[in-house]
Amino acid sequence: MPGSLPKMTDQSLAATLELISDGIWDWNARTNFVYRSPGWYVMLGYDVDELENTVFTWESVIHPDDFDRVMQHFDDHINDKSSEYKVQYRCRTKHGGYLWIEDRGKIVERNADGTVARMIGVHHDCSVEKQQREESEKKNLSLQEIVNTQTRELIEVNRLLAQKIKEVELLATKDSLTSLYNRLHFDQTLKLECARSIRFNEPLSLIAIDVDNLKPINDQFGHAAGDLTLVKIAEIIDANIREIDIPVRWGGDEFMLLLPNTPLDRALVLSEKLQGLIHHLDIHPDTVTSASFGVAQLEKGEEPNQFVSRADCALYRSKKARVKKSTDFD
Ligand SMILES: Nc1nc2c(ncn2[C@@H]2O[C@H](COP(=O)(O)OP(=O)(O)OP(=O)(O)O)[C@@H](O)[C@H]2O)c(=O)[nH]1
Repeated sequence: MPGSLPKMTDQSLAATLELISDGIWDWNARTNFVYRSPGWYVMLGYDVDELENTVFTWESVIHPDDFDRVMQHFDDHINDKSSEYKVQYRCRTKHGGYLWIEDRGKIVERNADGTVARMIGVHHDCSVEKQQREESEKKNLSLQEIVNTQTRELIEVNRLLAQKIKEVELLATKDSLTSLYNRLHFDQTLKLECARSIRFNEPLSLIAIDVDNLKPINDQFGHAAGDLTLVKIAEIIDANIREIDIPVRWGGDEFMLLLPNTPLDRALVLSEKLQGLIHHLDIHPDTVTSASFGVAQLEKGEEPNQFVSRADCALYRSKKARVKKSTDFD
């Protein structure tokens, strides 16, 4: 049998130790003799019992970079700071390489003064487990990197998408010629503003505006001249309203102006003002630019479409009577 077993071990224990592939060590601190099982030597590639049975043998096989850490764990245990000595480190093999082992030990006997009398432990070859753990960590890390990269890309795509949506939404709500809101936006906003007016008991007024004689302008000066008339009128409307007002190109040569928190009399004042400004536009030679206006205030219990049709009817009436007056209201 290799080495000399401490006297308390019997024959069967010695045989068992020979069979175990892990390396068992048994340190007698009184004599400084260290028994090492055959497995201990085989694990590191040494011939059984090849090395001295001293603590120095152990110290000499520990990787220099792991040495302090191992000793810290060992000291903690023998000084009663930890209940168990357990540490992984690299041990030098006979052929010069290093093997990762897990070393676990326990004090089994103390002297009367509390110092260690005997400690036994096990060296377990953990190189395969460690490698597998490291590979899986590496895999997780690279997976994490992939996830991070894709997340970054996704955030950028979302940002561009949100920007595009904003642009499309803007295009969808604006009239391309005049840059006023379009009919789609008007239909959506009208419902909201009607509900708001009822909820907060605020007056809501609507001005319907129709350009007079656009057809003759088109015919005489060309379509671009007609466009210019529409643009100039839109500019006048836009320049003379509040932030909360909603100017709309309703279609063709007709505009709508939705005025939240505005009673009929104030809407009429505004329509007269716009009318005067449009009248003073000097766009085409020998041509007076003008528009007809119809004004209405939302009534109690009125549906949005009824509200619009009242403003439109007022506009129709003023159009018909425009020689006499060009604003009507309902
Ligand atoms: N240049 C131009 N003309 C337009 C546009 N949209 C509609 N029109 C023209 O506006 C005219 C509207 O015709 P009408 O409803 O008879 O209007 P009008 O000639 O202004 O006559 P009244 O409204 O009765 O004064 C048509 O000739 C349309 O072609 C546009 O975007 N640009």
